[in-house]
Amino acid sequence: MNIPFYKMHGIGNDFVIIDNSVNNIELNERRIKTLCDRRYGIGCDQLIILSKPKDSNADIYVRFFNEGGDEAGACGNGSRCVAGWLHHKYQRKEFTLQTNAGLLPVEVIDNHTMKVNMGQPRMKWQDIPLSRDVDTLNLPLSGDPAAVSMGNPHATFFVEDLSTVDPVFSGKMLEKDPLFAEGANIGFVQMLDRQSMRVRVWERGAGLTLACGSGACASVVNAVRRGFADRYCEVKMDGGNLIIEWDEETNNVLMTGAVHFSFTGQFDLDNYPL
Ligand SMILES: N[C@H](CCC[C@H](N)C(=O)O)C(=O)O
Repeated sequence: MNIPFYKMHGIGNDFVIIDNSVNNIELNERRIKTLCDRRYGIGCDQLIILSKPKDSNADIYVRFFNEGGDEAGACGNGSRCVAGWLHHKYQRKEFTLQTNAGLLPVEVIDNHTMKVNMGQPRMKWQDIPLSRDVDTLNLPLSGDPAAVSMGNPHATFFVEDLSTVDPVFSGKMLEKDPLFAEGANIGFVQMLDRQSMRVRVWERGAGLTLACGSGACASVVNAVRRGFADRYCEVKMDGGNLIIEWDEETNNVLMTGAVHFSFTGQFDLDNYPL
């Protein structure tokens, strides 16, 4: 059975989008991993599954699956891409996404620029102690680490010079640190000034990506908590830049950035066994 899909990216963080409200395909870890595989499948950082919302206040229900097969609670760049998909389909400028991290309002700024309200940061991990002495991490830290959830767990490490950090070696080690009950996305941040930073993220279940939207949000929230940044920040990632605003009045974190359609296609479901 041929299934249509959309290939999109948000500043290089790429996604395969399937409208399951039409196809209703069954998914398991094996099929997700194969669809996301860049050799045996279509290839992407995360698979996005759209379906009819359960919440009457939402336009669509969106689920995110890492290329490793596990489900992610939130996906900022993916949410922005879904906004672009909805705009392309319905020509409206405002939508509400139902996600496992809650209802996310999205706004179309222009054909390639989307703004998503990622909601309020969850800071249950007040100044996380980490299960090991940070000195053993061999990182050129410029400030205490911090952790926050944007609907998915993020730990942020502030460093003097990002070019001296190996995000693959350090990220792989930290992602599954026993301190993080469900693993964590690991962000490495070099402050450029109070309103701009360089960020690279080793993503839980996906590895080093060109950009991570929720990671950009987490980096700004943690930088503000550490007194390094203002609430409005430009986040420079390998794949492009995002504007993050942590609104003082609503406590919501807003993310604005580019999205692009790469291509559409179809795949034969029989080639992707469960
Ligand atoms: N790329 C996504 C993050 C996916 C998070 C996922 N790696 C997890 O939390 O398991 C973003 O733009 O926010």
